[in-house]
Amino acid sequence: MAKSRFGRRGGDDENSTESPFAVKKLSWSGLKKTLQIFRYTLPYKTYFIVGFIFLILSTGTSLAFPKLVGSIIEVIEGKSPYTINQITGVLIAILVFQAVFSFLRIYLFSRVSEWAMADVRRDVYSKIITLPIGFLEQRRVGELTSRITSDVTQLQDVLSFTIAEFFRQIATLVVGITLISLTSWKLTLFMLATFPIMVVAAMFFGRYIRRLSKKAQDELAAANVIAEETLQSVQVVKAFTNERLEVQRYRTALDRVVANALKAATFRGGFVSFIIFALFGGIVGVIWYGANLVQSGDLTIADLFTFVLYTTFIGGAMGGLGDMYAQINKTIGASERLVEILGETSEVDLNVEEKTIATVEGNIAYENVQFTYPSRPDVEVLKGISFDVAAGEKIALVGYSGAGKSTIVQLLMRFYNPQGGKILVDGVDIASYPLSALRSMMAIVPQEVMLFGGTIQENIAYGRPGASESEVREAARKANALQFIDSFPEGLQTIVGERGVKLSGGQRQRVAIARAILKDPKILILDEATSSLDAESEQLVQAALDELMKNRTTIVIAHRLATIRKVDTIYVIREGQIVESGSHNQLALIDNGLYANLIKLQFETASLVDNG
Ligand SMILES: Nc1ncnc2c1ncn2[C@@H]1O[C@H](COP(=O)(O)OP(=O)(O)OP(=O)(O)O)[C@@H](O)[C@H]1O
Repeated sequence: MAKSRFGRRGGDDENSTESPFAVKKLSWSGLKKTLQIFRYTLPYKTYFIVGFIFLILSTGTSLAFPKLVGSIIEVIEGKSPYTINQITGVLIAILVFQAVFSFLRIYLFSRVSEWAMADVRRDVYSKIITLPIGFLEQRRVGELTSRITSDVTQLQDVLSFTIAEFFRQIATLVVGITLISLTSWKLTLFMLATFPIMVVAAMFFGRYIRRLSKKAQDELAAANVIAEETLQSVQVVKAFTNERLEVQRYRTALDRVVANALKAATFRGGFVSFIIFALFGGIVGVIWYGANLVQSGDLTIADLFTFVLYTTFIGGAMGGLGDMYAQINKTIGASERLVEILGETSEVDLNVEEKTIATVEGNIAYENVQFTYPSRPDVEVLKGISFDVAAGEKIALVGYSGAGKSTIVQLLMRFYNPQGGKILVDGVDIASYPLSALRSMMAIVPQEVMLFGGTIQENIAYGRPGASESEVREAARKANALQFIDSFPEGLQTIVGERGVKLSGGQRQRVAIARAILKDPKILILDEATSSLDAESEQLVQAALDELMKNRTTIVIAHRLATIRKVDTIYVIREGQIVESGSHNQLALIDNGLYANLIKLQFETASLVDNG
């Protein structure tokens, strides 16, 4: 899996390094995918068509420019029926029209691209967020967000800018060459024989330089990662007094950036001199040959003027088309990645009204459940787990770290599907419930509580969006959270997270408990925090949990054995199997039992801490 991911990420570069045959093949299927994405513009086609008409008009007006400048020279030469003022008047009128047309074209194209790309972003985001966890786990978060950000931006550039430029350049080429060949076919042939060679050479040179600058950018990105990571974990860096080491690491990365950037700069300098030499050289050639034609009476001065102006237009258009090739390749890459994501199968359909199950009792049964994580196919994590929990009963899963406790509950929420056996809720295989209905029966209080940047109220209401303030308050009260919330000047409206108040571990847990209370689920999953709280918070959290567990089927993933004495049954998990089960008193008495050992271990640790 990882291999295909890297293959895809390398997609940008492979066009330039693989054989020409591969480029063609890739582009064809890619082109189809690009068209698929461009269907998003269809709802806005009227704006697009009107914008396109303005594009034609503005291109037409700019192409009339050299012709009119030529006409002014004709007046000077005394070969024109018009006056200088008349022609200048027309020139100014054309400039005004050109300005208005360009404005409308840019505005209309932007409207289409903004709307269409917002639609693409919305669909890609909806798709990503509804994909199964198994899929998301195999990709980096950064990779997924760059689909929504940079890939869509690439398409947006094409829609609002590249299409217009492409048309303008093609029109300039066709109209420009037609007009100059009408003026002087000899000079046109001379120009076409020399000029394009220069332009094409410049184009290739340009591409090579772009590749070099991309390398410099990648190196810079790598250096940024060092800065970002170390600043995020600045406490670790300081605690280990590794500031010097990190500065050194950053400096080495920066050295690489500079080396690459300078290499690119050397070529860029060479490129600019080359461009000046080649393009202007081409124009000098045209002027030289044209001047000879004027001298021999084959061409008028006005026509030579018009000719040279059109030649610069044509040169610009040719150069621009080279750039366009790179743009189109990038767009194809971006579209392919987007179409690929859009083609994945969501686990929930946001367009279908959610069905909730009217009456849930909360009986749970695991029948010989076997499971292997898709990302680690060689390790069987659960090897035939079977147990029953009657509605309202409380059970605890205990065992060493990595035994498979969290995996057992993740399967209940159907974050993954088991490879063997089944899990039943109220006697029905969970695979046959609509996914959102199944998950809406449950609430989880996780080990590491993640709060969203927003108010405390919003964070609690996440359990039941739309809950009123008094309901949120009541849930906070039951979760023993109201006291600390009210101690903040802004109460429930206090902002938490990066730009607000940082809550302590125990406070965050109580917010999560309030969230679960608000959701009012039949089935509750408590993934106990591994880090222990101080005695007072511990008591507050435990009391809140006791309140929450009332009348709900509860599965506790227990790390601290002291808290689970009250549960009905304890299941001891070792290497994906249940090795012991029973009440605390029964299990504690088993000679050399795993549970008895765990208790001994915790007891020893606790007394060590006490004595220390
Ligand atoms: N998303 C995943 N992908 C691949 N392997 C995983 C994944 N999550 C867990 N594992 C592996 O599955 C095994 C069981 O993990 P699990 O998290 O269920 O253990 P646990 O008993 O809950 O541990 P802890 O008490 O430390 O939370 C471990 O070996 C772990 O490395």
